[in-house]
Amino acid sequence: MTEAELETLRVPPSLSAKVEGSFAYLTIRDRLPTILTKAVDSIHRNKDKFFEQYGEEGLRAEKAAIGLLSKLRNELQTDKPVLPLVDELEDAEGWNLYLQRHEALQGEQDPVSWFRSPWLYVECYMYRRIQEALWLNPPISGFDAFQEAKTQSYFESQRAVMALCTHLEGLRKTVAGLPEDQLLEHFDRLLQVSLWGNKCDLSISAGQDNSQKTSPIDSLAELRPFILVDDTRSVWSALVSARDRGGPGRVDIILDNAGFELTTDLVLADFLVASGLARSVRFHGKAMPWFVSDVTAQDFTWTVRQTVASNHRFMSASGVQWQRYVREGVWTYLDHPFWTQPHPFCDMAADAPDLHAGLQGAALVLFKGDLNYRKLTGDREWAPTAAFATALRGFAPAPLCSLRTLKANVQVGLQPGQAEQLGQRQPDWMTCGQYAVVQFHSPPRRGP
Ligand SMILES: O=P(O)(O)OC[C@@]1(O)O[C@H](CO)[C@@H](O)[C@@H]1O
Ligand SMILES: [Mn+2]
Repeated sequence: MTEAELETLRVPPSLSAKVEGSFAYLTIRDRLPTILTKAVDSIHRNKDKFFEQYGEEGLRAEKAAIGLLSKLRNELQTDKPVLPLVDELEDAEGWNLYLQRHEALQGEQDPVSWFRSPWLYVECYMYRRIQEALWLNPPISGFDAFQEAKTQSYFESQRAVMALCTHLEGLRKTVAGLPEDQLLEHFDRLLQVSLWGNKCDLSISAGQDNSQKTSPIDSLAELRPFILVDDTRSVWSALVSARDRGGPGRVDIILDNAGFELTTDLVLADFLVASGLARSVRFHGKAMPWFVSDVTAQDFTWTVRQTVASNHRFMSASGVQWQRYVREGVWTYLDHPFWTQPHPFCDMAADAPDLHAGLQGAALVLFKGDLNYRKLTGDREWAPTAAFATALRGFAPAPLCSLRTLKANVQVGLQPGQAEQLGQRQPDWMTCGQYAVVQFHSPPRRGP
């Protein structure tokens, strides 16, 4: 039996649109074409700007990029074979090798295509093809077709951002002298705020407004019953044991969405440093526009600057502190290409050894959001009671925690009967975005 055949015996199949009516099927059939159409609309809306900036060349580029995205949408809707990338971005070769890997796995008779190959792969591939369409058409190569949606989502969430920054500024004054039990309470609260910030995601809403309208602190009590796995105490212990062993450790936050969710992550990171639970924070964003609302370097910088420039005194004070953290190197922003590739995270040690080695230096790695959870678990049809450690398939560079609202039908680590009970209460519990997990895993101890 070949390794590939053995492999399929060991792990459940990948989620895919092969299953008509499945969430993957409905996403690829309905949501992805809508997202592509909105990307085309965004490019078209900027046609005059391109003309002002680049003259006729800008018009040509706009027309050509839209042509490529329309072709992509047709390929997707008619289940055409996945095509090799033709741009010269540095990761193109890796993507094309991944395509060959899947072609070998599926065999001649079953071409790699949108509705017959792993959902995780083809959905990531779509966003990489959007990047190709723009890259092939300088001078608009750097245009982010999702920028307007992300900034609108930020502006729609201003009341919640003000409430959060007001809470943080009040906390900043007292956090140094807090007893441990009160520190834990504040940690628990801000971890949940970051968790629920993940509801604000423009991919699940296919670009519809999904911003945070109410104060995030006030709604925590009513949301707590919707947390299906709550390993907050284990997350706390990982930080406190590092601090008490040899001083506060470094926390890596693998970011998800811009807008309100990013602000909740910045507030959490500020609290971790100000409270002495972390000595530094590394933020990992995306190297290209991704899943509509994911954070790019431009989004990160823009969000900090917007916070500084606010005429709300506590927002501005928070933004100034965040700029200071970045200037002093306490906070660092990174965007390794691996995060915008299709790999499940169990491939990281082999496919991105530099990134994997870097994460090993963290006291804690926080993975935000649903796509990261799908990559942590390989986006496979695991039984809901499968252990999180099993689904990780050896991925454990450091103590890690997923902070995720459920928006795809993959979930592990539940108690026996819990999934059945949820299904009776709410058949779409895995994809409606109302439930969440704080799911922790620590690498097995190395050596004696
Ligand atoms: O990672 P996020 O922002 O929490 O969610 C990403 C997402 O909205 O996009 C995909 C569906 O299109 C799913 O992975 C998930 O529903
Ligand atoms: Mn996202």
